[in-house]
Parts: sequence; structure tokens; C-alpha cells
Amino acid sequence: MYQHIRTPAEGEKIRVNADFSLSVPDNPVIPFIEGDGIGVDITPVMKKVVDSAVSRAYNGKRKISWMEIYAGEKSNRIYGENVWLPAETLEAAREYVVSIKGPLTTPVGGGIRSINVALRQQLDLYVCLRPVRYFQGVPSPLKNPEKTDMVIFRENSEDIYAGIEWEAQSEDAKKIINFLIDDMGVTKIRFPQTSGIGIKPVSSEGTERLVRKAIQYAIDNQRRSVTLVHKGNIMKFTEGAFKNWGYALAEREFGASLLDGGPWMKLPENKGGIVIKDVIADAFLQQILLRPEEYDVIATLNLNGDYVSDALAAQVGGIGIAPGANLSDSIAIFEATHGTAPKYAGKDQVNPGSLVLSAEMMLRHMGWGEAADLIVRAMEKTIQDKIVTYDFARQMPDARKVSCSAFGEALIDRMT
Ligand SMILES: NC(=O)C1=CN([C@@H]2O[C@H](COP(=O)(O)OP(=O)(O)OC[C@H]3O[C@@H](n4cnc5c(N)ncnc54)[C@H](OP(=O)(O)O)[C@@H]3O)[C@@H](O)[C@H]2O)C=CC1
Ligand SMILES: O=C(O)CCC(=O)C(=O)O
Ligand SMILES: [Mg+2]
Repeated sequence: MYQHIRTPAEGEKIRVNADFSLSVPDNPVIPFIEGDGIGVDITPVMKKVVDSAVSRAYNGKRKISWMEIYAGEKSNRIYGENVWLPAETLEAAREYVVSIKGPLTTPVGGGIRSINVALRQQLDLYVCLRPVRYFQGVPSPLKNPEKTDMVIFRENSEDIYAGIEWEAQSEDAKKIINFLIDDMGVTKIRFPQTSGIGIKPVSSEGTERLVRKAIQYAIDNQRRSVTLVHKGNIMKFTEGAFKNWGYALAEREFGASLLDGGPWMKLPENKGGIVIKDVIADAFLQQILLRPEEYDVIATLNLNGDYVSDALAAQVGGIGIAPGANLSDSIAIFEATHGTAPKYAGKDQVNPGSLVLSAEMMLRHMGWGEAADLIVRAMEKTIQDKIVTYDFARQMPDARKVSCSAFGEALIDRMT
């Protein structure tokens, strides 16, 4: 029994089988977090679009029973002050296996730590999967945006992103700095009296489970290459180790062998002959603009993956249309790449595309590909009909600018 979560009268749980495949009933209960800021705009649109797609694809034989669960500002209103991530929210995400969420606010420079990160850590959702593809007609700063077609596997549980840090001049920061100087012989902290300190854990287990998923995805989806993106020349034992562990895993578990003497590798032909390569993160960020066609599946660390996600999203039209998923071996929480865009909150203005396409990924994950296909086709048609929200409209002078909810209606009208 939950305290504030209302279990729908109808619907059953999705179950995880011993081999991690899913048993999805025709009427699954799907938990959702509305989200802060523009969550109130995009989440209802996403639900309506998904319900229409499911109803049209399966003629009423299948139906989602939505179950609201709480996090962020709304959970403060419901559970009381300073309850940002109730225990029963985590419990429901675990129990019901597949969920979807709107964005959640994280204050800058102080205050609470990210609830988004906490959700990923506490449920061990170690893969942040963010596909980046171009929809014909979307305005882009590139001449050939269709050449950008990548799938990002961002490590989601480690790195400097884990939030292990101490504020400058705090007792804890002093303790760590003294330990580093006195016990570890560190001489490189330029201003020890006034430095904040952050810690960057990167493990072989964390790297290997992420790179394994990326390579397996590349094999299963007939992709051409997997690129390990790192800054291993500077951060040798974290980002450099990520690269080394990634290549070693490709060799050990997938039978990769050196390509032209290395360091690049190639999988055997029976595993698609996929090339495993690496690139230093700064060079990668210029090459994705100049030669995006050279990159395909990307495996990278948490912070790099955060930066790379928004940069690649911009190449194909921006974060208004950038979907994502947080995955463990069993649990999945789908969410957009963007945040709460507070200045647009409650104005029915923003693009719901990212969350709708995150839901499209969710339907595919559930094996409901027909409903997912309807959403993709509707998105293609709506954009080709030049019906767009403000973000695209400002670069498409001849387009019809519509609200967030009207864009959702336009999608539903085009589900044929
Ligand atoms: N997973 C999550 O829940 C995430 C949460 N956040 C949090 O969100 C908050 C705000 O972060 P911020 O850095 O402003 O980043 P946001 O992604 O929220 O917004 C940045 C800009 O991106 C554009 N944008 C974002 N979403 C949409 C959309 N749906 N449609 C059209 N345009 C969109 C807007 O651009 P323009 O102004 O040009 O119109 C917006 O001002 C922070 O607290 C941050 O921590 C951030 C990222 C992810
Ligand atoms: O948790 C946050 O507030 C930001 C997260 C983020 O930017 C992301 O995961 O892409
Ligand atoms: Mg981000």
C-alpha cells in the first residue's frame, strides 16, 4: 500500500523474466512523474499522444493505465516540505518496471542535489540512452543535418557527476585537502585555502557494463561503429582507463581484433564487423560538426555524455526534440534530454517532441512497435506539414506556429 500514490483500478504490472526480457500485459500500469517547470505542459500532451497511438494501433485491445508518482516540487506539495524523492516513488518505479518522467529542477551552486541523478543512482539505471536522428524539415544549423545519426550510451552512475564534492573552506574540504597534501604528497592544488573539491570515480565494472550494452546494441541494430569518447590524455586513470577497459572488453567478450595495428579494433564478421574506435572528447566535439557521418554508436562517461547529448541534439533541431531513456538490466525510466525550461513553465508553448519521442522509445522497449511507429510517422508528417512549436518556428518563417497542446493534437490527427 502506498501513502499518496493511487493505484489505478485497472491494469497489471509489467514483469521482468529471468533472462531480463519483459512480460507486458495488454493493460500495463505505467508510472509517470509529471516534472517541474514545463513538465506541466509536456507530460499531459505526451500521455494523450501515447493513448491515441496505442488505441489506434491495437483497436482498444491494448491500453495503458497511467499511475502518477511524485518527485521534485510536486512531491514537496504532496508529501510535505523537503521531500524531493519519496521512498514510494522509487518503490513504484522498481515494482512497475517501466516508467516515464518529466524534467526536475536542480538549483545551481547550492541547495539540493539533482533528483534526476538520485533516481538514476538509487535504481542503478546505469545506461543513459539518447538516440540522435534527423526528422526531415526540422531547422538545423548544419547544411546536411541528415548525416547526424548517432546513438549515445552515456554512463549514468559514476564520474564527477556522482555529486561527491565539498564546498570551498568547509571543514570537509579542508580535511580532504590536508589529506591530499600531507598524506598523498599532492603539490598541484594551486589555491588550497579556497578550493572546493570534487571526486571523479570511474570503475572497470561501471565502464564495462556500459560499453557492453553499447557494443551489443550496435550488433543488434546493424550499426557500423562504436566510438569511446574520453579525455584520457589528461585524466589518465579515469577517462583513459575508460578507453582501455572499453577496448579490452571488446576483445575479451566480443572477439575484437586490432585494426591496421590498432588501437582501433574490429569485431568478427559474424558480429557485424563493427569497428570499435576512440576519440578524445574535444576533437570529437569539432568532428561531429564537420564529419558527423563518421560516428554512429557513442559510448562515453557521464559528464561528457551530458555535454555531447545537448550538442548533438542541436545539430538535428535542438533539445525540444531529443528523447532518452535511463536503463538498468531490468528497470527503465524514460525522459527527455532537456530540463525544466522555467521561463516557459505553464505557458503551453514548448515543444513536447522530446518527451513524446521518449514515450515512443518506451513503447518500443515494451514491444509495442506498432504504436511507436505511429508516433514516428505522425512526427514526420506534422513537421513536413510545417506545423511546429515556437522553437522550430523561429527558424521556419513559413511554418504555422502552434502551442504545445496544439502540436500534440496535430500529431494525433496525423496518426494514420
Ligand atoms: N533530466 C532532467 O530532468 C534535466 C533537468 N535539468 C534542470 O532543468 C533546469 C533548467 O535547466 P536549463 O539549463 O535552463 O536547461 P533546459 O533544458 O531546461 O532549457 C534550456 C533551453 O532549452 C530550450 N528548451 C528546453 N526544453 C525545450 C522544449 N521542450 N521545447 C523547446 N525548447 C526547449 C529552451 O531554449 P530557448 O530559451 O532558446 O527557447 C530553454 O530555455 C535546471 O534546474 C536543470 O538542472 C536540466 C537538464 C535535464
Ligand atoms: O539533473 C539535472 O538537473 C541535470 C541533468 C542533465 O542535464 C542531464 O541528465 O542531461
Ligand atoms: Mg543535460
